[in-house]
Amino acid sequence: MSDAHTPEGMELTLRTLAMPADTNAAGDIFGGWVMSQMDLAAAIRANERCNGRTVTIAANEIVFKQPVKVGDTLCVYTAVDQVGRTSMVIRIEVWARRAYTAQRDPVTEARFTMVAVDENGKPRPVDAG
Ligand SMILES: CCCCCCCCCCCCCCCC(=O)SCCNC(=O)CCNC(=O)[C@H](O)C(C)(C)COP(=O)(O)OP(=O)(O)OC[C@H]1O[C@@H](n2cnc3c(N)ncnc32)[C@H](O)[C@@H]1OP(=O)(O)O
Repeated sequence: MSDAHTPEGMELTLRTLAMPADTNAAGDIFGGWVMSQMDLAAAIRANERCNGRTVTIAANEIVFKQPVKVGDTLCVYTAVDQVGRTSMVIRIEVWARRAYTAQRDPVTEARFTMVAVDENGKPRPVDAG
């Protein structure tokens, strides 16, 4: 996936719509919902990098810069920033395309560390196959 707005060096990994069921008591979208979309995107990107299953070991440097509103399209961009023996650091930028407009705002960013695991859930080398 890609689009004309893709941040330099990143890939559009996930797009989805923010729905009323995802709101908090104030009417904005839950940060936890945004984080779960980031986790899915990180897993997709990391799974593709190692051709296998990965799990999230850490979610670091998460910054919620602006609220997400009902009707916004959430665009989750990823880059594989570092590859270790069994782990990968996935840099994530989330942008909101505001409902019914062409306005796009950066809403959240983070770095997730994903670990490649074998069928027993134990770490395995990223480049094992
Ligand atoms: C039919 C079915 C179809 C299925 C189709 C599936 C489709 C796909 C869908 C995806 C769906 C979404 C999925 C989301 C992903 C989850 O949400 S996964 C759920 C949440 N995560 C977990 O439950 C993980 C729980 N933790 C663990 O199981 C273990 O800690 C782990 C991750 C296996 C690591 O085990 P360990 O023995 O502690 O590993 P260790 O050797 O010490 O360290 C491993 C690596 O982690 C690094 N590390 C250790 N601690 C840290 C730390 N605090 N910070 C950063 N790095 C660290 C180490 O440096 C090392 O890296 P390398 O130097 O090898 O590169």
